[in-house]
Amino acid sequence: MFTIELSEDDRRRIDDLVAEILDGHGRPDAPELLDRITVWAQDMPRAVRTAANHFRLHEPSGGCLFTGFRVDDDAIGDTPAHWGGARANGTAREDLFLLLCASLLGDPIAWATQQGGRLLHDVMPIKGHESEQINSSTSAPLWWHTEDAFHPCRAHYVGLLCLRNPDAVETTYAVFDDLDLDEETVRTLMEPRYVIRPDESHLPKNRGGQDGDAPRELMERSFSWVAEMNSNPPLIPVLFGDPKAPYGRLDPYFMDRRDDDPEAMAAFDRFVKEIDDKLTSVVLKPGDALFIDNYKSVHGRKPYAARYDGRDRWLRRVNVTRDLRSSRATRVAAGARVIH
Ligand SMILES: NC(=[NH2+])NCCC[C@H](N)C(=O)O
Ligand SMILES: O=C(O)CCC(=O)C(=O)O
Ligand SMILES: [Fe+2]
Repeated sequence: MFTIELSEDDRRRIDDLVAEILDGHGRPDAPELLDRITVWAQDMPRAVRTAANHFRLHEPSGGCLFTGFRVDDDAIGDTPAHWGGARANGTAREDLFLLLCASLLGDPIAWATQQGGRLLHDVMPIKGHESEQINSSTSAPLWWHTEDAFHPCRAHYVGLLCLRNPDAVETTYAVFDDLDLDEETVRTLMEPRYVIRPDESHLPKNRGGQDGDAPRELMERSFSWVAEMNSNPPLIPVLFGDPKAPYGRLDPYFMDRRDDDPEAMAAFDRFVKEIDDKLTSVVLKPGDALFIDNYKSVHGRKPYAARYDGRDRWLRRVNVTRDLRSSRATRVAAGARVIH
């Protein structure tokens, strides 16, 4: 893991910067603030910017961990019971830190069909979701995946800022660079012979009764597109880019077994087994911001027991793209962040 350790001085400067921005804007999701977040990020300490730039440009690792930020456990309040409730502003400092780090790597984006179209997501236990395959599950492992693997505009990075992790729950990951795959297997995996369906976090049953402020018609279009990807998914490659250091997209839990293409399935099974063998983990502690490279690695989570007492494990999540323009057809304006 590529690690950026904040020094005492970095920490102080970032705290001052965050306070200055919040003084001017009040909320981390204020539109004028988001319009300028890339500019504000230039006021992060130069050593932090230099390290993030190295990670982004040279891709030395499947993830970048910013460590050393201090979470104010009293100020953030209770871990929410659901992402859909009214939000207190208790995590404003933490949210802004996550957005500033994200903006060193690219542009934050959101999904109309996920967590009410919000830019920042909550990752915490939800009663009734215990054994699901969405991030609010607990008792079942969250099977490793590419984030939003089915989506052509999926993020280049997934940022996870830990607010609480009292039981030291492990986030799992594996990096494609570390896998032993023969050339023939890689060649097969680079061919459009695979089916990935939308994961359940985008389905209407997890809509949570909140659609943000998007017009109804647009929301219907967004959910119908997901439904179309579910009923009529295209054949796609799971590896792409340089065969010697390939990028990938896969979420085996939501992929089809194709009986009509045993060769493709055999290559896929070798790939999955390699990932299983190389899967490792990291325990995020409060203040850690982990940016998973969503092209170079997969991630998931080990099971744990929920408490439902306001002290549960809690992360904030953001999707980051290096190419905002590639999703222009599904965003309402050049500077809009929600993908429909
Ligand atoms: N294999 C899986 N469980 N894939 C789905 C991953 C979790 C999903 N992206 C969520 O936000 O909840
Ligand atoms: O809870 C974790 O550590 C990872 C959750 C996850 O995969 C996600 O929210 O995308
Ligand atoms: Fe994930």
